[in-house]
Amino acid sequence: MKAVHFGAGNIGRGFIGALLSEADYETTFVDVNEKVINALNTHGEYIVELAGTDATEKVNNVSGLNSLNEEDKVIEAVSKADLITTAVGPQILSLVAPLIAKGLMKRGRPGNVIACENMIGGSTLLKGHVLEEVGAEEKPLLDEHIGFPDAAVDRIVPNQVQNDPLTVKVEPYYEWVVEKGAVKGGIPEIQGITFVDDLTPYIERKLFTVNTGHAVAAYLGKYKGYSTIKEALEDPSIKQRLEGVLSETGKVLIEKYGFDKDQHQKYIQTIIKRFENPDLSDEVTRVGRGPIRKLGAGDRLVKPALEYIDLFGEKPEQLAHVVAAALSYKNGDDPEAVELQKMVDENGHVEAFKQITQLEEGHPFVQAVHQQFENIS
Ligand SMILES: NC(=O)c1ccc[n+]([C@@H]2O[C@H](COP(=O)([O-])OP(=O)(O)OC[C@H]3O[C@@H](n4cnc5c(N)ncnc54)[C@H](O)[C@@H]3O)[C@@H](O)[C@H]2O)c1
Ligand SMILES: O=P(O)(O)OC[C@@H](O)[C@@H](O)[C@H](O)[C@H](O)CO
Repeated sequence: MKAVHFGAGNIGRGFIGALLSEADYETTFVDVNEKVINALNTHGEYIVELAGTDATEKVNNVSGLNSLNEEDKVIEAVSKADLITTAVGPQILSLVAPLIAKGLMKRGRPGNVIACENMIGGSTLLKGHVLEEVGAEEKPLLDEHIGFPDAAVDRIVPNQVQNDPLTVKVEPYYEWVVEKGAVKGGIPEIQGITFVDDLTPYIERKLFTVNTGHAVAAYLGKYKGYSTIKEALEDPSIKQRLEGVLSETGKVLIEKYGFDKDQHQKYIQTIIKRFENPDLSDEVTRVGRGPIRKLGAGDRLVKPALEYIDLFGEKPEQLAHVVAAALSYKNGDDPEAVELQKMVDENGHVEAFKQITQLEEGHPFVQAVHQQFENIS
């Protein structure tokens, strides 16, 4: 079996590549990082270290291609692949879509494309970009034969500090859930993927607990001068805020999906323990990266806040506090953080928030966020 995976970064090598290798796939990684691509082609294998244990996994049968200057080879690889996956970041999906579209149009059999990005509807978004690249006559063919099942992917893989460009240290925990009904052809036999009829509860539970919680630690942690998620959570006021926020998102999730209250509380506690893992060092700047994306109306902070207001008719003050911290996030190395602070400098925090979310001045959540700037703590 052959797979093409776009994005040989932390989660690509540390999770998707590892599971594909265990399932005996021969995987071609497509990236723009020459150092990683060369190392993949030189060694054909790499090591995944499970943090806090002595266990390592060897990932073999891997190679690399550059999406910028080896386009024909990428298209050829896509045309022959049994499975295509991505973990490049939501904003990069439109850039890889033309190559995926050209490859898919060359193949004469069903196949599946799974975007493993932290967002609701990642594969559906990618499908939209791919369809923009093909002619009107080809669209129905592609629609009929190529599946774009949405997915939820969970494993914390921090930025790597090893000298070796391929070895990757990950937490032992993982979850990969894929929408079954959208798969075309046979269900891929990959141990570690759970296929479900309705992905929505899984992706929302993951995004609004793991990623919302992570954002609390990252934005309040950075605001208070901490470097890592673990350090941030050693501050009792941040830990308390994290619990407050996850109680608000938990209330929404339980109401929407009928999750058992005690089970959900256990899920929250497991996640907090994962954030506090002493064997992983995860920078607040990695977790807080892309603040404009994270402040978007459909993402981890604002979507559950809006749903909280709709469901309970009250303002989620804890989420509003974290949004205020996110709007104050500064990092000169992160282009979105630089752009955010430019918006804030020009028009103020609340205007920047309205611009990003398209919420009106009088919206209760805009008012709730406004009230939080006085005392971010
Ligand atoms: N790291 C995690 O803990 C984690 C967990 C779950 C999901 N995710 C999601 O996975 C995605 C990737 O995250 P990451 O942490 O691995 O980031 P990363 O920066 O480590 O990896 C992204 C990779 O994409 C490559 N890339 C950029 N532009 C490209 C292009 N045009 N063509 C091909 N490759 C390109 C980069 O060079 C990099 O190697 C994100 O959507 C993230 O939300 C990450
Ligand atoms: O990848 P992002 O930028 O959407 O979010 C940062 C982290 O919260 C994220 O990468 C988590 O580590 C991951 O989602 C855990 O499964």
